[in-house]
Amino acid sequence: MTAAAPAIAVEGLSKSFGGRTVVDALSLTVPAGKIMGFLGPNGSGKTTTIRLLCGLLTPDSGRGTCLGLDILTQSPEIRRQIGYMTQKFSFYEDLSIVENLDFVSRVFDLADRKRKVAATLERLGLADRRDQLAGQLSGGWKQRLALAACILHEPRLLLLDEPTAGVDPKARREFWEQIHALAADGLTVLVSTHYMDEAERCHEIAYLAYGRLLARGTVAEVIAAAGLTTFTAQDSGTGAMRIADLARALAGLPGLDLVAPFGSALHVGGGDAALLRHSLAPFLANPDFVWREDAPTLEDVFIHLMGRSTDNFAGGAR
Ligand SMILES: Nc1ncnc2c1ncn2[C@@H]1O[C@H](COP(=O)(O)OP(=O)(O)OP(=O)(O)O)[C@@H](O)[C@H]1O
Repeated sequence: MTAAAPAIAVEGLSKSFGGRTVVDALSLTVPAGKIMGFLGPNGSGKTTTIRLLCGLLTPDSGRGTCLGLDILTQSPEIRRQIGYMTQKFSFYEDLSIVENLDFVSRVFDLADRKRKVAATLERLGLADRRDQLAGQLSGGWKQRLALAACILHEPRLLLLDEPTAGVDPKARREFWEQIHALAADGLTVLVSTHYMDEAERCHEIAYLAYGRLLARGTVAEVIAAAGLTTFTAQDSGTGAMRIADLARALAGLPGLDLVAPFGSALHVGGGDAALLRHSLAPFLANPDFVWREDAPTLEDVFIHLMGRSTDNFAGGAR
């Protein structure tokens, strides 16, 4: 693989379980050395796609390469060069950090074990805690130990499936610093997440719904491509109508593709600016609310995409 070759390049990947299409003609390219965020609602096929990429599942159709290796015929070689952090990872709770990593290195029969374990402890800032029992670590340090176990064999690609689910914001931020440091060393990272702030930390994002790739690009590109016009309404505190009343009144009006409360404000938006403004006109003139036209956020775009994909797929037994 040359430096310019993508780490992942697949096209037309499909996978069904029991007649239900879970990954649907998915094509994706992940440039080498980049962090690609993988987003989408629960059950949209992110984990299944990750498993297809590393050869743990065989696609019903489609083809492609992972690290320049054929996903259909070279999955054992692919697995040797990737680190896969699954949603549920486990350790020996009564072994220390270093003992757990030593155990993993023996299972994988790694050459030069001692050096690799020491280097990984150092690389992830675990050296000072090497003798702490895994069972006594906080959620954030457990995730970091899981990441250490994934990079011990010096993979070129990391597939991280919701690595920070349930971890507090500070630990999540520190985890992302590690991910960026690994990417700066040349690793490619495909990471699934439900957190918007994490999506914004990625070089690029891919948004999946019902197994289909609906958006891809930098955060700015994905927001621009959605073509959303958005407004924010705040309660002016002077009238009888409240934000909750406004949300009820707006839901379902033509052109209102997005009606979402954010704290004390309401975000509304739509893909057809003229239709949106037409429907909003009587409410924009209502002194009960203070309105502001805003740039759409990534979350606005995802809510919009999710709503649109539900419409597109509604009624189809998929
Ligand atoms: N081995 C399997 N057999 C049958 N159905 C499966 C199997 N694996 C996944 N599915 C189904 O495929 C769909 C997609 O699941 P997948 O785990 O890929 O989604 P996801 O986007 O990773 O979701 P989440 O964000 O909740 O992790 C789900 O409806 C799931 O129940």
